[in-house]
Amino acid sequence: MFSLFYGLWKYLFTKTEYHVLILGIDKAGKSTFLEKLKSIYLNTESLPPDRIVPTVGLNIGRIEVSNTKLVFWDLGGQPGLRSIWEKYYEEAHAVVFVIDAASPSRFEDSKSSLEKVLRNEDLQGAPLLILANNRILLKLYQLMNWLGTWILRSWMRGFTCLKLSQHMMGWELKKV
Ligand SMILES: Nc1nc2c(ncn2[C@@H]2O[C@H](COP(=O)(O)OP(=O)(O)OP(=O)(O)O)[C@@H](O)[C@H]2O)c(=O)[nH]1
Ligand SMILES: [Mg+2]
Repeated sequence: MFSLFYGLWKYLFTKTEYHVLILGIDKAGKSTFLEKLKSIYLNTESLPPDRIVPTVGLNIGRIEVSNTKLVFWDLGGQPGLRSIWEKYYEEAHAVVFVIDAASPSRFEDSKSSLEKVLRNEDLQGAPLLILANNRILLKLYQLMNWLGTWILRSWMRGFTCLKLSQHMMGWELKKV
């Protein structure tokens, strides 16, 4: 009887957990994407883009959607770190592959590294999302930030443009 109730309890209340790998070459925007996801689903402040540093180890993000737990693994994309990716394939249920849509010169590198990912046996059948991140907005943000700082500095004697940058960042990151 106990095991019957225990089984029913587990069926009703245990949440299924899925592991999602976030892959892509360096500076594609993987960690920025994870930060944004966390801020949307956990209602937390995301790190400002200039505080997001290249990933060397692993960033983990956990979110819950309906009855499902999603664990995101964000790995470093620098050439010397890409060999670590495959250690996570066996336990991964899905892959998000991030591409920096504003850097055509790096498309070839992205393509060959995606092809390598797709060739791996351990990922056969896993759903894949290719996410085109638009870092061109970062350049606009930096320009506006610089312009804002310059105008405020000259007109308001050193008043920082914190408010302006926060506003720009919010606007821009919504487009990630
Ligand atoms: N504003 C803005 N900045 C971005 C965006 N995507 C990436 N960046 C910036 O680009 C830099 C690189 O982005 P990351 O998210 O660290 O890239 P990554 O793919 O995690 O890079 P690695 O960890 O080296 O593999 C960061 O410092 C961010 O400031 C974006 O959509 N908007
Ligand atoms: Mg990163």
